[in-house]
Amino acid sequence: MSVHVSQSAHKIQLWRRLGSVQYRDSSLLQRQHLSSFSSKADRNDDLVTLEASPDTGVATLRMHRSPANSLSMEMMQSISGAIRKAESDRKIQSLILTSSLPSGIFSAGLELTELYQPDLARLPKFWESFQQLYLDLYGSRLSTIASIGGPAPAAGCMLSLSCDYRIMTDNPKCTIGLNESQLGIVAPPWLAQQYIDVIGNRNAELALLLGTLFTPQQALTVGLVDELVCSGDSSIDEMAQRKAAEFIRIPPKARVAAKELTRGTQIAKLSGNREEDTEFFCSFVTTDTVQKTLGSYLEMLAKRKK
Ligand SMILES: CCCC/C=C\CC(=O)SCCNC(=O)CCNC(=O)[C@H](O)C(C)(C)COP(=O)(O)OP(=O)(O)OC[C@H]1O[C@@H](n2cnc3c(N)ncnc32)[C@H](O)[C@@H]1OP(=O)(O)O
Repeated sequence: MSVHVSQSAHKIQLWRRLGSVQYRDSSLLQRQHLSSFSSKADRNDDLVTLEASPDTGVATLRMHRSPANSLSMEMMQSISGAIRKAESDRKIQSLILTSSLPSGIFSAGLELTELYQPDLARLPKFWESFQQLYLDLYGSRLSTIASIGGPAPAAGCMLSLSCDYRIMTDNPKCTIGLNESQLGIVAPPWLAQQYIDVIGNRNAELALLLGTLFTPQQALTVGLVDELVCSGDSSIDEMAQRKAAEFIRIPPKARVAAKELTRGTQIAKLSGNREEDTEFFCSFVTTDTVQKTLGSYLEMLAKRKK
């Protein structure tokens, strides 16, 4: 136990050091303003749809926060709420997580306007919603399948890593991975650990350093996704349904206990460390250095579009 605590403290120290160049220099926040990226706080609840089928035992959670399913605080709370709703129905044993955006984007990760020039009163709540989403999805009693029909960078990748099985469309334009370092930020220890658990230490080490976004074929090779769907094959939804049915054939208690074996320690670790994790995130993301890099990244995204 003491080993865990000291390892986690060390990780947080590294994380903190990255952001400690100029702690909370608000002058930058005033200096830089990207008018095209105004705050995107959501006002309604129509961000996800949950469709439960008691006959099959499968529920489908569709994300549709236009334009890119980026994760605002409300979006994360909506996804968490839908997971809990599906779990409360004892007839439901499996959940398919997918996007219903016309672009096919699975999720563009955290909503960047929540991180850039953030509302300081909202920031801790935003991060707690992210932690909660991880705990709800990664620790769900349901078998969970990510049906990834489009790009899934950063926290979009976290959504899929938190599922039990990942199916992705084999389109080289659709990439997946933890690209945080390219934005001048770093994944929190619990997210990095998911990556390590799924693709192995060396693959994760390189990919985290470089902020690699894997093509579907590369993702399959490193084990980041379990299966690819080629155009012309049966649809990704059908494959997800088939996989869900396979999980459902396993007695639920055994399935849940098996999941606990591989995920229990990490879930307990974050559950016991949420305040500290939030504190570090807030101090890290508001540093001058991080804000500057995020500003440049947003500019690059806007230019790329033009
Ligand atoms: C500090 C520790 C935190 C660590 C944990 C997680 C970090 C994160 O998750 S940070 C988010 C990282 N995300 C990205 O780097 C993705 C950025 N986006 C893209 O690369 C592309 O948009 C994407 C490949 C997802 C889709 O490409 P396209 O299909 O070409 O679409 P567009 O680029 O035109 O985007 C459409 C639309 O969406 C807006 N957008 C995209 N991503 C985000 C985002 N993460 N937050 C907010 N908004 C985003 C983009 O600006 C476009 O908007 P409009 O101009 O209004 O159409």
